[in-house]
Amino acid sequence: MPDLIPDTSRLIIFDTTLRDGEQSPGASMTKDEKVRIARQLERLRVDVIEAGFAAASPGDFEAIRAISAAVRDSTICSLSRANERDIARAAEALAPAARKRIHTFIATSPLHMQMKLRMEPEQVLEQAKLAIRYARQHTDDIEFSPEDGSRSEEDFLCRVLEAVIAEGATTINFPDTVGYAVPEEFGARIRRLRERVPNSDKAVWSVHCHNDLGLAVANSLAGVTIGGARQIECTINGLGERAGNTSLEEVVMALRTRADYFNLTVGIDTTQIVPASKMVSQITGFAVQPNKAVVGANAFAHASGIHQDGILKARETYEIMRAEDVGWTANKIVLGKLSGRNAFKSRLQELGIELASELEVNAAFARFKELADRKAEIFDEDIMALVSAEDHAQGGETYKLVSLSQRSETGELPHARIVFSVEGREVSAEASGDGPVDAVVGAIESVVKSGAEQVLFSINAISNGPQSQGEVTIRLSHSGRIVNGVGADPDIIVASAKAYLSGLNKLHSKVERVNPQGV
Ligand SMILES: CC(=O)SCCNC(=O)CCNC(=O)[C@H](O)C(C)(C)COP(=O)(O)OP(=O)(O)OC[C@H]1O[C@@H](n2cnc3c(N)ncnc32)[C@H](O)[C@@H]1OP(=O)(O)O
Ligand SMILES: CC(C)C(=O)C(=O)O
Ligand SMILES: [Mg+2]
Repeated sequence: MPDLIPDTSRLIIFDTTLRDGEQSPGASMTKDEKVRIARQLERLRVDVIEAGFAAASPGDFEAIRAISAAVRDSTICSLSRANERDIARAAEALAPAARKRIHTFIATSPLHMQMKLRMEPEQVLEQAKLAIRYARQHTDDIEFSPEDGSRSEEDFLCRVLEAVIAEGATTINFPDTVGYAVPEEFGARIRRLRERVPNSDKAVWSVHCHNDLGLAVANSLAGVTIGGARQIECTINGLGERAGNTSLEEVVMALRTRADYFNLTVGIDTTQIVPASKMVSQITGFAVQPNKAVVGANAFAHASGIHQDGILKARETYEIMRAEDVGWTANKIVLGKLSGRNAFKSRLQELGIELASELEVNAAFARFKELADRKAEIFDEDIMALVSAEDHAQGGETYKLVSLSQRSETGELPHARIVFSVEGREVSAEASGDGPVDAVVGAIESVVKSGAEQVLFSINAISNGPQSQGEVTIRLSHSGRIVNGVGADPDIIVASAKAYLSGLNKLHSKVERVNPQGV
């Protein structure tokens, strides 16, 4: 869509949290969760949302369709292999979108062509051309990626890229699929390709970098400054396959903070960055490390005396960005057990949480009051956790916690007794275990016998201080499916029980998609 950027200093921000981000093992999301994130990406004003890979599963297809219907301001995109079936599926899923893009790709490196595709280069070239022809039957907005571009031979790349632009590709996305590139080399390669491909100015050039060597953001910026790319593909919190993708918050804030150097603009509303980061972290169960640039809890914290002194005298001494510009807010209204519905609704609005009906608001408000009885102050993260729990409840819970008692004493084996409902019927079970969580899981499994393997257990304080709720993420793996169960409670053993039951509910849920890697 070259006409989207008549101004060559305007960069297109293409978010792929819902596609490449979801390729992180354990980050699979339900349709409703994806729609919530897509709405937040729209508020963030990303130009393009890659909503998924329509041909991957019925769940992915439905999520792309729902996002296409729900989002109006961003272009919605689906990935597809370079074949007619995938492209037709992408087009069908994107049908309700106000603006749609089909992104098709095929690998061009000798290694991938020979070992993975088992195709000759000439066949790959033909397949790429055919794919653009198929896609043109559905839309004029077509993106093409030569997968493993950074390990592909340049002469061959030139031939493929010239051919796909001639067929009608409007964006050429250059991927560093395995995070192998280094900045100067990567930027220079894009520059040479743009110079050598005769019709290169008919397409917008884009970069898609992976973080295997921690260079994704640096490579993306070099692709822009040295290479002349005008689209950056990125994800919230840098989520993505293996070590992740270029992180949206880092690349956008680098461009903004060093506008004097880059001299480029983006359309992003940066005040929506922290809410987006928290939402993605909360939904996927992937905690943000405290020292993560821009969105980490310590990104604007100052612990040492000299720094504190400097900050008090002039903030700029130790801060290059303002916390409020990226969405860190100091709440003026403290929510607690005496707060009313209006204050609660207004905070939901500030957090970008849209509940579909008054009934859902009431259910969330009831949970809020229940929590406020046990916890003096309710933080934004608490509200996000309880809305998320509400979302899962709407999806229909097979297993639901009723009550839990647990005993641990030095030198004694911890013991748990749990009552939970299975499709509305209450059952009780007890077990001992190596620790209290092990005892709880043992008790649940003595009834459910799911056979699921627990591949990750993580616990985070939702907010600061001993008052904080604990948020537990338990990742379960069963028959090639990986799901994250999440539970929050001021009592971390109860949070663990909720997380385990939520994982089991997800394994039972038909909307949960098969993990793409099948790991
Ligand atoms: C770098 C990236 O991020 S690429 C995107 C990765 N994302 C995904 O893989 C999404 C999730 N994937 C899936 O759900 C499945 O892999 C599907 C539905 C896409 C395909 O499933 P299957 O048909 O069972 O194929 P499977 O995954 O086993 O193998 C992939 C096939 O696609 C072929 N293929 C791989 N890439 C491409 C491409 N870009 N264009 C055409 N064919 C391709 C492979 O050569 C292989 O073909 P073969 O079956 O003839 O050997
Ligand atoms: C599909 C492509 C763009 C991709 O994700 C990659 O090569 O990393
Ligand atoms: Mg990728």
